[in-house]
Amino acid sequence: MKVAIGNDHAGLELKQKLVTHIENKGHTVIDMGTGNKERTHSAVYAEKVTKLVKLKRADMGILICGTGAGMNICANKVNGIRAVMGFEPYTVEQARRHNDTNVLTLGALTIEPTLAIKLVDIWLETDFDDNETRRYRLHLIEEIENDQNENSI
Ligand SMILES: O=C(CO)[C@H](O)[C@H](O)[C@H](O)COP(=O)(O)O
Repeated sequence: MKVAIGNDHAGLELKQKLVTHIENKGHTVIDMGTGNKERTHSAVYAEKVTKLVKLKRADMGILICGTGAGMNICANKVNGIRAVMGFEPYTVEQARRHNDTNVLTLGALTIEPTLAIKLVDIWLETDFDDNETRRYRLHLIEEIENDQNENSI
């Protein structure tokens, strides 16, 4: 699997740990930065990673900032991106099974690296529960993205 990863300054150390771990699992990592501790902005890296996922040049994306919230807000602005904020195992598992999330956002200041690694493993290893109901729900999200449903209010 090709995994694109990005982070702001707060997420650098956790990103480095995750890159090593994900590569050791046999995946290819596309590291979109940042590669240093100079203060930067989550939106810059959220845009780079989500673009790779959207263009199918990466299968999945992982974004790390202080809380995971800034990255999550940015990622979910992009059409075709469904991002989950990872803070406990059940949520990230269901967010793959039920919502076919293609981006995971993590908070380097809010969870321990061991939990982050566990969440990444669960998220990468869980498949979408592909059936008519789940696909219909993804279709409803696309309608919101494209503002297609005039009967919704
Ligand atoms: O982007 C964020 C929140 O929306 C991140 O959590 C930042 O990493 C966090 O706000 C820290 O940023 P700062 O510039 O070091 O204050």
